[in-house]
Amino acid sequence: MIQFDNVGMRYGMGSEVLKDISFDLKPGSLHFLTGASGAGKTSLLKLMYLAHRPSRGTIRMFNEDVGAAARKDLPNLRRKIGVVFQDFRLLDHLTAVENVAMPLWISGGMGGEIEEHVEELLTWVGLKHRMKSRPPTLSGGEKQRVAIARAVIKRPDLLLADEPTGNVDPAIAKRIMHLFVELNKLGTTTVIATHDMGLVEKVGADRLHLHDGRLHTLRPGEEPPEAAFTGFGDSALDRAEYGPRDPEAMPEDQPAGDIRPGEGA
Ligand SMILES: Nc1ncnc2c1ncn2[C@@H]1O[C@H](COP(=O)(O)OP(=O)(O)OP(=O)(O)O)[C@@H](O)[C@H]1O
Repeated sequence: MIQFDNVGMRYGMGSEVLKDISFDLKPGSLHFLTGASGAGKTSLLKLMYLAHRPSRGTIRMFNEDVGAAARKDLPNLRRKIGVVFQDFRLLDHLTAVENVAMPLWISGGMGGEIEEHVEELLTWVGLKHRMKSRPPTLSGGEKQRVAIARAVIKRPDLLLADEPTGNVDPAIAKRIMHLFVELNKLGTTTVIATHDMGLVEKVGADRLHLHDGRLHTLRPGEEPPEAAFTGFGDSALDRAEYGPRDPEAMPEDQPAGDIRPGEGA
């Protein structure tokens, strides 16, 4: 479904923010995308949404070399993708219902059936009372839920979500995750960028983990390479801070009283 082969990405003339990225996501898989702030999660999602071109390497999606796709072909490819960006990208002059119905209207749907379907989804994400509200009057968490409903309404082939539970309370976060997992079970390939490690552990899916612009694929429970703690190394700094690890190694002329805790306090 998505194959990256030695992909690099840069903004303008800057240095690469993503380097040598290679992976192959199977159709119908669910992956979390993790990494520290600034590690490149949003940038990777932008490549997958075809909103940014790679500076090198090959990207194949939906059996096409999309990295080289003509600009005129991009809207058609993007229609297969549901996306939740951190800035939501809602249309301010439309109500919540109209924003969510938009992908269905674009693909030719109309009538009361759409409205019923949209209302059911907005009720599920806890927005029954905000159906007719426009984005400027909604809170951040409410806008996020409208964006999520819009992303999933058409059961896309691919769902990309950037911090989809970042602005909502735990009960709503659980509902949103339930929605994503159910959609994934119906066949939608799903990539969710998140800092919420509780969520990652609970769902137990594989991770695409970014560190310094490079990608590591992790199985559930596997720690990323940068998590290995090396702080108790035998460096001069450690010895100064904690004292020697082996008491026998203590220099004979060092008075023991200097390092014994509690005495004389
Ligand atoms: N439009 C841009 N122009 C130039 N540099 C950018 C742009 N957007 C992001 N960057 C840089 O690219 C790097 C990766 O940013 P990105 O937003 O992809 O990280 P992230 O992992 O999504 O971070 P966060 O968890 O904070 O959302 C960062 O160093 C960032 O400063």
